[in-house]
Amino acid sequence: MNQTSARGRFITFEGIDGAGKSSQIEAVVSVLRERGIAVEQSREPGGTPLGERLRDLLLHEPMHLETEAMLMFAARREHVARLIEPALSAGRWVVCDRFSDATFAYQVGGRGLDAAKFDVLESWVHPGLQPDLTLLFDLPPEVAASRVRSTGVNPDRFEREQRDFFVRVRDAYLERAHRAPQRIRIIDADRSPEQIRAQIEAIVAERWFA
Ligand SMILES: Nc1ncnc2c1ncn2[C@@H]1O[C@H](COP(=O)(O)OP(=O)(O)O)[C@@H](O)[C@H]1O
Ligand SMILES: Cc1cn([C@H]2C[C@H](O)[C@@H](COP(=O)(O)OP(=O)(O)O)O2)c(=O)[nH]c1=O
Repeated sequence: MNQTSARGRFITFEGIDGAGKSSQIEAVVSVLRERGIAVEQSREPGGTPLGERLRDLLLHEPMHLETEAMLMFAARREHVARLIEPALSAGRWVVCDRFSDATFAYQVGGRGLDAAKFDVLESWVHPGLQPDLTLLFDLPPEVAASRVRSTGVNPDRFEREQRDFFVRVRDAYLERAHRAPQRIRIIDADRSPEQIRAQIEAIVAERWFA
């Protein structure tokens, strides 16, 4: 890409654990690539070598809740500097499994930490950067939990949380979506993968390829 390329678009996927984001991300990335768009697929926490090491700690190591919150933003700082900003500036699109909305949902909604502290961290770590589009996979926590159980994979620190925790996370996501309806689109994730995929493809097409 040369320096006159248009800036890339930043798309994020959000939702409680087991909402079904992972397979749909692959589908969106394929659709964009079929249109000839250069796409970086990434995830948080993670997305860089250091970020992936922090992810391992975050998912498995017991820690103070504020340590957890700050490590999420430390991994994000690295991710923004090394992957997200360089890609967007070069005209590549970034499709990412979670970003700062997850911190507001999990650390503020779920853990009960003070939102004001995260407004400060957000404006420190990624001033002026927000996703162009966020797809929020919404579904009842019990449906998501049964999906997580059915994978048979050992649950991590977050997946071991109880229903009440995920009720709070879900409510925090929905409240954030209602405050930013243009950016955050709510997807009813308690449907078949085919129905969800069709809706997401329609949203992306309507926004950028109409
Ligand atoms: N729409 C769906 N209906 C039923 N099961 C689903 C659906 N989407 C995903 N799953 C299954 O639920 C589990 C969790 O899905 P996954 O995509 O890993 O969720 P997430 O990445 O949001 O945690 C997987 O076993 C997946 O096959
Ligand atoms: C990015 C982020 C993730 N998380 C949590 C949510 C997830 O439980 C976990 C890992 O994310 P993820 O890999 O998306 O989990 P899953 O595929 O099971 O949905 O990290 C936070 O608590 N805060 C954050 O800021």
